[in-house]
Amino acid sequence: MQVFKFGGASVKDAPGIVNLSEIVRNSPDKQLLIVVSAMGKTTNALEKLTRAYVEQNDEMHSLFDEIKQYHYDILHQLFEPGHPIFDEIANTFVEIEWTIEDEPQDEFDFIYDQIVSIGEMVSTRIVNAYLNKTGASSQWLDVRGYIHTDNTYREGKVDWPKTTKSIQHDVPALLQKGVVVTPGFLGGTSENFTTTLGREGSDYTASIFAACLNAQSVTIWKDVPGVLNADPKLFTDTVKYDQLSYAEAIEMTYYGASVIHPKTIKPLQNAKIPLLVKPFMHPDEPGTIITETDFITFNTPVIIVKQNQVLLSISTKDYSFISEEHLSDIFGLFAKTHIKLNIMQASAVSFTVCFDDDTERFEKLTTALKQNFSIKYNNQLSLITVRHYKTDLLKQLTTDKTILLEQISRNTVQMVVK
Ligand SMILES: Nc1ncnc2c1ncn2[C@@H]1O[C@H](COP(=O)(O)OP(=O)(O)O)[C@@H](O)[C@H]1O
Ligand SMILES: N[C@@H](CC(=O)OP(=O)(O)O)C(=O)O
Repeated sequence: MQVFKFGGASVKDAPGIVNLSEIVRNSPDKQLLIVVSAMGKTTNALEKLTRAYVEQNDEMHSLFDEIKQYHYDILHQLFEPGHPIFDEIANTFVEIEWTIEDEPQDEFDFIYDQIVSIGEMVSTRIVNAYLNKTGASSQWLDVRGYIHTDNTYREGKVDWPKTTKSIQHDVPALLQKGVVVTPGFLGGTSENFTTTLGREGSDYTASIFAACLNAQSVTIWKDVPGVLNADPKLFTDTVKYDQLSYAEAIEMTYYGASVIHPKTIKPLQNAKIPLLVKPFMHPDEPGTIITETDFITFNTPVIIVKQNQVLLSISTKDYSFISEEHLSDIFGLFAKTHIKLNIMQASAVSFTVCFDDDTERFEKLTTALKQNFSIKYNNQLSLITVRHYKTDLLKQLTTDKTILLEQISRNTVQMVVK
């Protein structure tokens, strides 16, 4: 069996869903588990709705109407009026209606997961119904009963033994009957609440199913020809890698190459399952294959740009040395607020870190830090990472920019720039 993952870009409109169904129909392997993300930019829209609801901003009703309208427009292009999918989708959206009717009582992260998860719940039901309409025998699987997580909302930690047992118990038999469509990005707690696995986590969902089912391969279908040396939205003249090692892919995604979620590779590497990154508009092209392979020479440096970064410097209030005890307290606060450090640097009297900006998490962190430390920060920065770098390229990348922090190792350069 194989696992296919279709991200938001591949299902952003009705032709995208028709294209997905053709890729599925043309697949020589009929035992397919299909992981699908929310359509287009729905997750961003649902995040906005969550914030508006938590702030009790009147905008929330118009934001919700826009999300519904976008999905109903797609439904009308794919199905005749009266098809049962219309009621199914209406019933799924009702869950948000019920939530936003009442004033918010719970923690932000919990509310976020209950609302944002609806994106994948509707997209997968639509894809499943369309596959059935076009003659594929497709079944919808509620991933929340199979990927078991703890209750770290917005960053659910997978309980692997329980998840493996559930998936192995039911999914092979379902695959005997046809394709299985399931939401990416979501998990469920032991109390049956919905969790999410972290933004862009559907790739990870595909990798979890593949590892548990010992799949032949995982294919993630993208709007790019494969893994490139840089994001084509930011750079021209990008070069595609035909082949990458798991190790290089782990490094690239760790530093922020957003084409693959960083947690995706490890389970596949452990189970020796190849990961293919292929263009959904040209399914016959080979894309990039990621496997266990010997060292590949990199003639083209890998450039990774992470935008919307914060650079935060932490000092003791009396400007005494930053001791190990201080660092232990500081790291504890980062762990508690679920902020991942992209780069860190210590001096005698300060500790400087760079991380992704996230309003709620940043506020929690700085409120806690200010009790014992002084802080200074800059935001709206970029973190540029270059692997297998060449000096002239670094100059080119930083022309007209101010470098606020730089770290250089044998293979990798990282620069925080304004
Ligand atoms: N090294 C890279 N190679 C290819 N694409 C990249 C790379 N780095 C960033 N990207 C971006 O990743 C995008 C595809 O990922 P993403 O937007 O998450 O797709 P989806 O949501 O459909 O899964 C591309 O459109 C491209 O802009
Ligand atoms: N919809 C979620 C999960 C995901 O993985 O999406 P995509 O495959 O479109 O990156 C998000 O946008 O974060």
